[in-house]
Amino acid sequence: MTRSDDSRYLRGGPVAQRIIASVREDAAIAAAEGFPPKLVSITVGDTDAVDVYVRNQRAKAELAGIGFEERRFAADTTAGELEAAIHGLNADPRVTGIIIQRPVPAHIPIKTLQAAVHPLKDVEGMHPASIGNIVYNQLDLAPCTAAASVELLKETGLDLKGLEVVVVGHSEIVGKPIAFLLMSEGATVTVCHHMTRSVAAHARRADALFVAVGRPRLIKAEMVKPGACVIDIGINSETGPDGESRIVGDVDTESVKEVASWITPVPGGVGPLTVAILLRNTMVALNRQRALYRATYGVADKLAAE
Ligand SMILES: NC(=O)C1=CN([C@@H]2O[C@H](COP(=O)(O)OP(=O)(O)OC[C@H]3O[C@@H](n4cnc5c(N)ncnc54)[C@H](OP(=O)(O)O)[C@@H]3O)[C@@H](O)[C@H]2O)C=CC1
Ligand SMILES: Nc1nc(=O)c2c([nH]1)NC[C@@H]1CN(c3ccc(C(=O)N[C@@H](CCC(=O)O)C(=O)O)cc3)C=[N+]21
Repeated sequence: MTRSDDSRYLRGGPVAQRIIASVREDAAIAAAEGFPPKLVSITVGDTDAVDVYVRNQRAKAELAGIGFEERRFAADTTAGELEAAIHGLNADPRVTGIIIQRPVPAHIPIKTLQAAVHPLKDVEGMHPASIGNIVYNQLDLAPCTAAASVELLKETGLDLKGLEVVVVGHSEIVGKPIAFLLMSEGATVTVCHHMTRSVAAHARRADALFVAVGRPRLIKAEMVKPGACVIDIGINSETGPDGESRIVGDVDTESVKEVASWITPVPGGVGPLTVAILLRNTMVALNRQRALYRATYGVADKLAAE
């Protein structure tokens, strides 16, 4: 092995810091101009992975100078009550962005909630109109985890054009948008899921392997092509040998890092960058809202100036 362990790790932290520093500057300017950005998170019920995410959203939003409010709802809240809350946030000019944490309890139709968020406040890009933009190669506001995963692949310097990429997991929020983003960049993309006959046979062909399933150690060294880049998106809570709860991904990092040229650690890989991109998306949303405001009222401003 010519490369040290450390250079194999593709860390999200440094990229996240760069993004947050730039968001912080933009947020300060917008606030001074009378448009302070504010993000509202909606959680229904309790999930470990959501708790980690929301905790980090709050911390990083504060660092970036973006207001953050968490609205927590009990697991037995009705879909109607949640839709009403979302409509209230859509109508509130102080709210820039709304994120609905997944999963929600089974009795709530998640797609209805995602479609209730006004597209201009859809900081996660999960409204049907927003997710459709990705198919049209309009990529400036993509689902945060998918965007973070692709951005980490770009950090390797590999040329995405013609790259053989395999995505394991095809959820609406992670696997599918990753596949579309990569197609837009010219990669050749194979998507695997629970009906795929041999995930291993596909995975072994990949120059870049993305894994978003939610199963600790699903991907082992023998499923990875030597020299590949492995992006581990899984966030799973388990109890370690010391009895403490810890976060692990979907990849058996210890064995895979001996085979792969790059691997994202968990924690410290995709997660921190996901949070940073959510904040960047909040600024994209704010700028779109301001553009609409100018288009609507700008003429009056011009008349007043004449
Ligand atoms: N780091 C981050 O920012 C984020 C991390 N996550 C984490 O990523 C993981 C996946 O999340 P998410 O996409 O929301 O999860 P979902 O449960 O929605 O999707 C899991 C996907 O994995 C597929 N799958 C299940 N079993 C297998 C298998 N044995 N082989 C191949 N594919 C399989 C499923 O296929 P099928 O539908 O056909 O059953 C499905 O497409 C979780 O650990 C989650 O916590 C999620 C979001 C953000
Ligand atoms: N609508 C929606 N969008 C999501 O993107 C979404 C979601 N729902 N539900 C939950 C999952 C999970 N998720 C995480 C994102 C970042 C970290 C994160 O910041 N992790 C850090 C910190 C770990 C720690 O603090 O221990 C890390 O991996 O290093 C974790 C988990 C987003 N998800």
